This record gives sequence, C-alpha cells and structure tokens, in this order.
Amino acid sequence: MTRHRAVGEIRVQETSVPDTVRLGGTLLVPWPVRGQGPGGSRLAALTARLGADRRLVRLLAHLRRRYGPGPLRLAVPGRRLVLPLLREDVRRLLADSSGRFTPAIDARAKVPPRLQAHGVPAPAGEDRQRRRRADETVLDTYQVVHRLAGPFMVRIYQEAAALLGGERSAGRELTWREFSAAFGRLGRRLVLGDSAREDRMLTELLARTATGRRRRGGRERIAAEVCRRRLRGYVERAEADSLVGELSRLPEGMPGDPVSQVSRWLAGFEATALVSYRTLALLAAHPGHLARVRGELSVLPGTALAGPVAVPYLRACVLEAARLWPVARTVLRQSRGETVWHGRTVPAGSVFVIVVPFFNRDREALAHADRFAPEVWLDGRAVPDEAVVPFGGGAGRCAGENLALLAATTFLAALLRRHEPLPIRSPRLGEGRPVPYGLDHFATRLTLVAAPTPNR
Ligand code: HEM
Repeated sequence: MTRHRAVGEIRVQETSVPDTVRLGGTLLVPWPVRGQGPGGSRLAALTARLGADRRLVRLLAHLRRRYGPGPLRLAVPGRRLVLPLLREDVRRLLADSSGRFTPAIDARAKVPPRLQAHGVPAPAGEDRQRRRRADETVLDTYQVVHRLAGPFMVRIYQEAAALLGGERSAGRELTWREFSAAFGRLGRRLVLGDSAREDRMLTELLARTATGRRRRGGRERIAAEVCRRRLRGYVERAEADSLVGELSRLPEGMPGDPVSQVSRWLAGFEATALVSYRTLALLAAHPGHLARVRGELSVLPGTALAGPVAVPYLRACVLEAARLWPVARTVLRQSRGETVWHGRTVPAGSVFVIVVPFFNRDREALAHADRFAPEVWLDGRAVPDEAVVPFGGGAGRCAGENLALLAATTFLAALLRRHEPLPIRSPRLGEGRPVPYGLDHFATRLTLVAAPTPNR
C-alpha cells in the first residue's frame, strides 16, 4: 500500500517496504562500473548478463504506474534517497544552474560508492568547484580534440598495434581480458605517463581499494595506503605529455586531493575500455553498421590518425554503446533546499538518484529504445533529449567525455582499419534483434580477421 510521510506541513510519497527491498536488490547489485583491474569483476559481469538492468527498468516502470509521476522517496531509514520517474524531472535536475541541485554529494548522505561517478566518491570536505575547474582544465572538457591529442593518439595507436600483434591477422581470438589489459596500459600512460605502462599492480590495487571501501578490513586499508603512495609518486613526477603533467602546471595549483582525482580519471579509462569493447561486439553483430564504419575509415589518408572528428559514425557507435549499456548506472544530484515536484515537497538534502538505463531505454519515449541506432547521435534525435544521459549532464556532466571519445574512437579505428571483428560468442546480439539489457563482457568473444585494407 502507498504510504505518505509528513515533512513539515506537506506530504511526500514513499515506497512501501516490499518495493524498497525490491529496489535495493536491483539497484545495489555488483555492477561493471569500471573494468576493475585487468580482468574486471566477473560477478558484476554476471549480474549484467542475468538482466539486472532489465529488472530495474521494469521495476521503475511499475513504480511509476503504481505511485504516479513521483519523484519517489525510498523508505530507507537514515537516507534521503529520491527517484525521479519522469524525463522532464531529469531535465530539471540536470539543467539546473542555480546550485539548487548539486553534483557534490554530502558524505553524510551515505550514498554507496558504486552509485557515484566512476565508483570514486569525493573525499570529505572537498572544494568541489576548485576540483571541477582542475578537471575541466586538465581534461580539456569543452574541446572535442584534447590539446595533447597528438602524443595521446600515437600512444593509442601503439597499444592497438600491440594488441593486434603478429598472429592476430590469422584470426586469433580476442577476449575481454586481453582488451582490458591493453586499455589498462593505455589509460595508465595517458593519465600517469609512459613509466606507468607496466604498473598493473596499481590497477589491481585500485580495484581492491574500490572493494575495500565497502569491506574496510585491515588488508584493504593497507592496500589503499600503498595505492595512494604509488599514485602520489606519479603525481609528483608529473611526466610530460600526461594528465598528471598537466595537473602540475595548473596556474592555481593542484586541488586538495589530486590522488582521488587521478583515480577517478583512471576509472574513467576503465569505463572507456568497457564501452569500446561493447562497441566492437555491437559492430561484429551488425555487419551493415560495420560496413559504414569501414567506409568512413576508407576515406582517411593512409597514415592519418583517426580522431573523433574524422570518424563521426564510429563516434556515434561508441555513444550508442554507452546509451544501451550505461557504465554509470546512476547519476546523482543533492538538493540544497526544499523543492516542490508535481505538488509534493521533497526535503532539503535529498539525494536524487537518476537511474540511467530507465531513461536511456525508455520505450514510451524512444522509438529506438532497444535498437542499436547510432544514427540518433547524428541526426539530432539524441542530442536535444537531455534525459538520455550516458555521460550525465549539466554542472556535473562527465568532465572526461571528449577525451573518452577520442580514446575510444582512435583505438577502435586503429583496430578496424585493417581488421574486421567477427563474433565467436556474443550472447544474444544480432542484426534485427532487440539489444539485451546486459552484456557479459567476459562471455563476449570476438575474432579480428584481416580485411582488405580500406586505405586508398
Ligand atoms: C565512456 C566512458 C565514460 C563514461 C560513460 C562516463 C560517464 C560519466 C558519468 C555518467 C559521470 C557522472 C556525470 C553527472 O553526474 O552528471 C561521470 C563523471 C566524471 N567523469 Fe566520466 N565517463 C567516462 C569516461 C571518463 C574519462 C576517460 C574520464 C577522465 C579521464 C572521466 C572523468 C570524469 C570525471 C572527472 C567526472 C566527475 C565530474 C564532476 O564531478 O564534476 N570520465 N562520467
């Protein structure tokens, strides 16, 4: 039965206990937020495969029918979590420029790290505005092509070539493990410098630390400390042509906690690896789209490095993979004051949890909801629709979006220029079939076979 709770003089709608339990069970499952180390978390991949997102999307649709337009407060004692259920409400939250809905989530709200951006919560007492300014400057947030694109693209091509290796042209299998290891080397080089290329230990420590935030055991605390020291070493060395190098050159000095900032960037590249691999799986299962990508690559001059500007269709494919299987399942905003929604009042300090797949795959609003439809990113159908939010939006929008797209498109272009992906095992993917809600990247195996070179 629907319950109401008084807040001052006004009532706000709350989920029933069974609905809260159901929501908790689908929202808080382990989730592939990041690759989590060279192999990534198998459990998270499995929950994706078993359709956790499908259940979540259906549950939210059911709640919207049952409780009305919302937003809906979760009946979790000590937490003020609120779910927006309408696209217009998502737009309102993300378009806000008054600071009423902030992406700076108060640590006292106790939001689990796995719901936060890249699974890396902001350190307590962080000066968010200063950190965001640093992110924007170093990551060149508003430039499609990063100022270090030249040296970055050379490294991207090197790592793609290393992944292809000699035998690859004979059609050897490509697995997620290999792909994520290659992308891990790349992410460490771009963020920390070439000296970090082989530092797999760091990636493993970061993955353990992410788990340790939940377990807080003695070992995890030690791992977290070792990890911090290692990261601090790279930040202090500030290699040229790396993001930490750029961080050290900020005119206003480094922000409060560069180590947490740098771990979020590394996590961002792990997310980029996942999205890139999934793009490859989609292309392998959709020969028509693949042909269009290869057509795009064929008109590039022989030695040109393909950045996102040169390959708009491939870029759209990457965005589409990010829409269909969001690596960030939730986008959060916290209200700084009491707010009114469809006649109901939500108290100050509430954390609005935007469930990304619910809006990215909204069958009522999007004709292409469950289809691989890269064209929507080119013909204007996706762009003005702010409720399709693989990279979030507004003041908290992913500061690394353009860099992620540069890395993903260049890496994929390097693989696809002379090779064609064929599916060995891509569970339930195929032309004319609805795209499943979850893709187990471990179970997705491809082969890259030599293709006639498209270069003129
Ligand atoms: C395909 C890959 C990626 C996806 C899908 C993605 C998605 C997201 C999302 C949804 C958010 C939260 C946005 C919001 O609250 O509105 C976010 C935040 C963020 N991302 Fe990414 N991201 C990716 C790659 C990256 C990369 C490569 C970097 C950095 C090198 C990065 C840096 C950040 C930062 C710094 C934030 C926090 C922004 C803030 O708090 O203001 N991301 N990302």
